Amino acid sequence: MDPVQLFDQTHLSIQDCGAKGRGVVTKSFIPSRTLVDISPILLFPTEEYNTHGQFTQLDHYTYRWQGGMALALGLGSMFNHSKYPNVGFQRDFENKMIRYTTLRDIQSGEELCISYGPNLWFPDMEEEIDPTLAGADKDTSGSRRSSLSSLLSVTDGTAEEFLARLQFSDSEDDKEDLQKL
Ligand SMILES: C[S@@+](CC[C@H](N)C(=O)[O-])C[C@H]1O[C@@H](n2cnc3c(N)ncnc32)[C@H](O)[C@@H]1O
Repeated sequence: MDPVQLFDQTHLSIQDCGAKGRGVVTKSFIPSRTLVDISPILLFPTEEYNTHGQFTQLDHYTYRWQGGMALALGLGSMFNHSKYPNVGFQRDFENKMIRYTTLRDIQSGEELCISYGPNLWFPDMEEEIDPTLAGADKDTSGSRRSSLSSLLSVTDGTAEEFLARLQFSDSEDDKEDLQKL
């Protein structure tokens, strides 16, 4: 494995995000396409996950992975879910890590959220906490909306590919694997 350089994250903090529990919040502006975290993962082989892991707290934190389920060691376990994620993730199976990159500009004080995909295992509290998001998927002008279709209208071809890859993570081929974190 190649050595991986870590970086300064002093602008990020873990905070109480109300009904969502703890979450990751930035103290300063972060431009779109910034790498914000590289989380190494701990792999639980499928059998161990099936017999033990899925019955524990770990089940709230694991990502699907080749050969089992992975626990992200680092901020990767602290990102809450949003239907309008401002952070995308890519799994690096070879190096056993997940990279998290901003999908749009993020303002100081905003929470950094990823999308867990369509099948949540908890009631989504996002719109209760921030009612301005209610109906945002119908509002194409909303500045907080970061769904791919709105981003595509303002980005060039290269950026489109980049954002498409990061929207839910990984590649189109992997969509089956994205039902849960
Ligand atoms: C990977 S953890 C995220 C960190 C977690 N908030 C904590 O305090 O440990 C996933 C859990 O966070 C909570 N969560 C994440 N996004 C949420 C959302 N949009 N609405 C409600 N709960 C959420 C759920 O309990 C979920 O099982």
